[in-house]
Amino acid sequence: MRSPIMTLSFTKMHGLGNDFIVIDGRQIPVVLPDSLIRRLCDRHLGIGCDQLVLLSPATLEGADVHVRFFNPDGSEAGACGNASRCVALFVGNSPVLQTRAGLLPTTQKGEQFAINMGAARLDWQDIPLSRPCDTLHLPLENAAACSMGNPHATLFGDIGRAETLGPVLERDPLFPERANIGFAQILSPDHMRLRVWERGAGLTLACGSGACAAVVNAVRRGLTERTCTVTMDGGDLTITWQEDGTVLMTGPATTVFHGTLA
Ligand SMILES: N[C@@H](CCC[C@H](N)C(=O)O)C(=O)O
Repeated sequence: MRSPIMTLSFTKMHGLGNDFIVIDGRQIPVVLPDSLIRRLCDRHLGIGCDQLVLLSPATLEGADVHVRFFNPDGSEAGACGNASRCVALFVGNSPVLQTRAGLLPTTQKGEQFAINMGAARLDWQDIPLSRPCDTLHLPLENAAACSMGNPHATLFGDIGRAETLGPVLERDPLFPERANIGFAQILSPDHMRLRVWERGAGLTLACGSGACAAVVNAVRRGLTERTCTVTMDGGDLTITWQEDGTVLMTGPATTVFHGTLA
């Protein structure tokens, strides 16, 4: 007897070129083993993406959809800013997202989506950054770190070192959970250039949570104002570190195509 044919529908989306496979498990539960996540994310053997996003019914009051983010290496991320805007577009009606980083309210303003990414955690990694970095054997003097629900270190200065330093620092013993490593250049008090080596994904065209962390880290070092345009290889995000401690991220989201895996 032939086994039943299993199909899996997905939508390919991107936010400033940070690309995602979105799988909607709100009606029919979807279970994805690590090995399948790695294969779907693979650009040669699967569909290819920077993160796979799995939706399921919300379980908390006040939330509209439960969202999980997986990196191509199979690891799960607590937050993903660019994917959060894509989920807001996919679900519609300015949903509240239930994520590991908390409940994230979304707002649509024309073609732009604003996500309140929650409070930046400033206690994260302040002390270790002042001691020599194990792999580079020198302190990360021009660096600061914070958590946006996922770990981010930002190095201010040369953005050309992302490809070489990113993979080394991602796995430096300074960061027991590994970290996303941002390379930022301050252009003016309200404008910075940023490239991000993402944990579990590598260099991407844009990183939403990385842009939020870079602005928080820059403000703490007196480098920018609290509202700042962040220009990444894939385009611009507007980030505001609000007085209540939460970070507002505004930018576009794009649907590329719908597909079915047999
Ligand atoms: N692309 C993301 C961040 C993805 C998560 C990251 N790789 C991690 O493991 O923390 C964004 O837009 O925020």
